[in-house]
Amino acid sequence: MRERIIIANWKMNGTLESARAWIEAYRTLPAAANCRAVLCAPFVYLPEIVERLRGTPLEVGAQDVNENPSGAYTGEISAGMLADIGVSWCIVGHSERRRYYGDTDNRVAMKALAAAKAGIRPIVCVGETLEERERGETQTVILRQLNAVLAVMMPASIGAVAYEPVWAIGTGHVADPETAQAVHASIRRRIELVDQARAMTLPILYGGSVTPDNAAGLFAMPDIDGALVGGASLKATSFFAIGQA
Ligand SMILES: O=C[C@H](O)COP(=O)(O)O
Repeated sequence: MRERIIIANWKMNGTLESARAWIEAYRTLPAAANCRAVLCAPFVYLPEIVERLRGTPLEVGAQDVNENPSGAYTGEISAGMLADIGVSWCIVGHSERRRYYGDTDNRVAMKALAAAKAGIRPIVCVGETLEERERGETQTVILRQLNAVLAVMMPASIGAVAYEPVWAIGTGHVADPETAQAVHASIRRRIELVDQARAMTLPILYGGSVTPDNAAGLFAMPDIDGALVGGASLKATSFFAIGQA
């Protein structure tokens, strides 16, 4: 049976105080059964969060990473630095990074590779815009984004793939389960061409307006193995409820 994972992505939200309160609230909840949980917080809060979550089942991730090992890249954070403080997951290629910060398919691939080399599991995000979907380009876009990563690393080194249709992110317009399932199945088929065994175990997560109310319908699909959750992860209780689903 494939691993189930839910990942909280706080994006650029919260304060030190709200981060501490979230962790305290989450720790009072029972451990989620059969579901791995990861918290991707802003860089500056990561060291404290790692310390506070030590010994708990909640794992810690970053929201981005630089593709270079070190050097004159002012303001950037390397995968080695993340590994140093005990971060074990890292989102790469989130559509907000692609859109606002110019992350190309190739740079996303190099970021995923840098993370994997440092022992961090990359969560590779792929997803089409509304215009691309309307032009019937969903498959082309997803495969182009995925192929860039597969050109530099083996699927065994990818921690998870997250399908996040850009039109569903933060809009309240969640993809219907069948629509998401079709894309997830095509992602798995692409992985199969490279590594059949890994295709069976690779978690493929859905992201985009996931809430406690719509999560169960998505998770009932055979190729949807969990969720990358933005807005609904800002409350510990609603993130937990998604895990229960
Ligand atoms: O990383 C999370 C996704 O961008 C989804 O965000 P959302 O749940 O607020 O739509």
